Amino acid sequence: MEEVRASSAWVASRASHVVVDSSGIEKVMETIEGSIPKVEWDFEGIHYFDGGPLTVQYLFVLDALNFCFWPDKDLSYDHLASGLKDALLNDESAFDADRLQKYTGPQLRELLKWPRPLPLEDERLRLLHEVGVELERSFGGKASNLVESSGKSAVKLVALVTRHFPGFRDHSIYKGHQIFLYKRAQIFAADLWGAFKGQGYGELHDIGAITIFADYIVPAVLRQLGVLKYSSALASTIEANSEIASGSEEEVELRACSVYAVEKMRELLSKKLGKQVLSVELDLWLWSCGIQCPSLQHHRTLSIYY
Ligand SMILES: Nc1nc2c(c(CN[C@H]3C=C[C@H](O)[C@@H]3O)cn2[C@@H]2O[C@H](COP(=O)(O)O)[C@@H](O)[C@H]2O)c(=O)[nH]1
Repeated sequence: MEEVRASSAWVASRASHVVVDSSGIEKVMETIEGSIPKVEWDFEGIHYFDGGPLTVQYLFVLDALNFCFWPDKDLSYDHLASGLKDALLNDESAFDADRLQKYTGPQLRELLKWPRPLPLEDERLRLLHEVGVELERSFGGKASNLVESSGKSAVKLVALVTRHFPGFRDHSIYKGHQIFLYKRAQIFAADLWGAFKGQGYGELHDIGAITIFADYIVPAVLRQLGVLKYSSALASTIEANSEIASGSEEEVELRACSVYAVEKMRELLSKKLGKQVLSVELDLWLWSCGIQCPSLQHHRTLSIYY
């Protein structure tokens, strides 16, 4: 994703609230010998997988809704992944394109077995409807056809997803420039690759082109590792759990500097280890460290993108 890499680097070179600390990166490098800790996709055992097109439909619905869990302190990504899995096990037509277009709030809550309104519930419904309508209009109702149209290329898949589904167009304007982060579109490609172990629907010859997925966990982990440094004003805002506006300079810097820092780590590690390290692998390692550390404080932005 050249536009994600290039625009993130552009932000990192002008950022004032977040700094990528190269000595912090060096220190992390020193701790890694031989290879980065390998984390299996679905290490939590919460995802649906049947090896066929229904899994692709599941992953696309999952990543259409894969954002902003924190406003409900008891809700997490795990609830979404396992709730959608159970829904599919109960009724394998639950994610048919015509059904996706019609879900109401109470129906979505029932599907996820969640007792109260979900954060940004109206937006979640709108995005679910958008997925149903556009899958039906352009892909015969099936996310597997969308994947097949991308010719085993992660880059083409992300381009196709963002072209057809406006809800996946995760970009911002920073100091007058358009910045692309494409978190949910890229994570969909990575989820296919991980779930299908690089085979079948997961065969994506250019998976190395994908960057990390700029969410609210990875920046917090990078800060804890000493890779990111925050201005004292930003640090106080995060410590106070105060909201940071979507599209603000602070928010764009947090996300873009995370992408840039991990790209630097990937380049250095690939050299050090003498083999190509993937950002996808670095992401899963960093993210899994983050969710195992519940005390880690993350930034709070109301966003449909992550
Ligand atoms: N960078 C990055 N961000 C990720 C994921 C995943 C899940 N990926 C699955 C794929 C295979 C694995 O086995 C994983 O289960 C979710 N998130 C983001 O985290 C946040 C949720 O936090 P909390 O509120 O604490 O649950 C939210 O922004 C969500 O969008 C990832 O992999 N990388």
